[in-house]
Amino acid sequence: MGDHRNEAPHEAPATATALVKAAGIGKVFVDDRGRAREALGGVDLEVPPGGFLSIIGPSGCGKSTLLRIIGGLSAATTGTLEIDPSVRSRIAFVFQDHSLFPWLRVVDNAAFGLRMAGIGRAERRRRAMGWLERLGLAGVADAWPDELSGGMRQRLSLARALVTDPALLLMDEPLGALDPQTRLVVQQDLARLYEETGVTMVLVTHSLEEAIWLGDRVVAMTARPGRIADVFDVPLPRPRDEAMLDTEAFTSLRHALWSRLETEVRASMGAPS
Ligand SMILES: Nc1ncnc2c1ncn2[C@@H]1O[C@H](COP(=O)(O)OP(=O)(O)OP(=O)(O)O)[C@@H](O)[C@H]1O
Repeated sequence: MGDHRNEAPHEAPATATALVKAAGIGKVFVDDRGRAREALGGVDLEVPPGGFLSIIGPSGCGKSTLLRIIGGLSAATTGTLEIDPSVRSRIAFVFQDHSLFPWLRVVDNAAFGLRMAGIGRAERRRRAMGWLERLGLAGVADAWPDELSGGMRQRLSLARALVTDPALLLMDEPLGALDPQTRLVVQQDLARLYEETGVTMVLVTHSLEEAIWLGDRVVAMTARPGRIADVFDVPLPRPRDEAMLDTEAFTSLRHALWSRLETEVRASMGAPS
């Protein structure tokens, strides 16, 4: 199967305050035998500057596809995508599988984006070390990625993305492969990084708790073909802390979100894959 790019959407600079404005974004994949699969069925979404947007939805509803389209890694089949010109060249990604380079030491993995930008070796190392220190990885700067735990590798992925000074950080299930305790710790790291840097972040996750606890706003998607089912504002103050998981505000939002999602999850389980 491959991208169906015949009707690439009109791409124009965003005129309003949103960093990204997606209107009616549709995506159809066509396989080798010409069979079409509609992944996205018309997504309308705005990413406000400085916000933390969580995206949640049933498996296979098109979350990753949407994130890839926003980040310019894939073209939409239909719809309009407006991206603020100041953001276009400053988008960074973090994926679940780390995508680290096993042949580069930790510090050189962290500095990779700077090397691509043509920044000199000493300056690369200085900036990369700054982020490694913030993420508690300075002590393993000269280790190889294979020598790190899963949590450390995912922190390194965050460092590698943030060292490039992105305006928009797109994350696709970045914590999905971590054990529950490590996941909690890296969630805290991520909340702190967001609160300290103010970088606009978009997170795709399967975890309701993670979506709420990290986000300012949670977007719930329908079963495939994905559309926006509902948008929930998160009424928790910042900085976020663990105790908020036990608050009435958190549990009632979790309940409302699951009430909306359950139908979609059931629909996706009943649909052919
Ligand atoms: N490159 C591709 N070629 C063909 N079909 C694809 C491709 N990428 C995704 N799809 C299909 O599009 C649909 C949406 O996939 P996508 O990975 O975006 O969903 P998702 O919500 O991120 O899934 P999950 O929650 O399981 O990670 C799925 O049916 C998937 O099989």
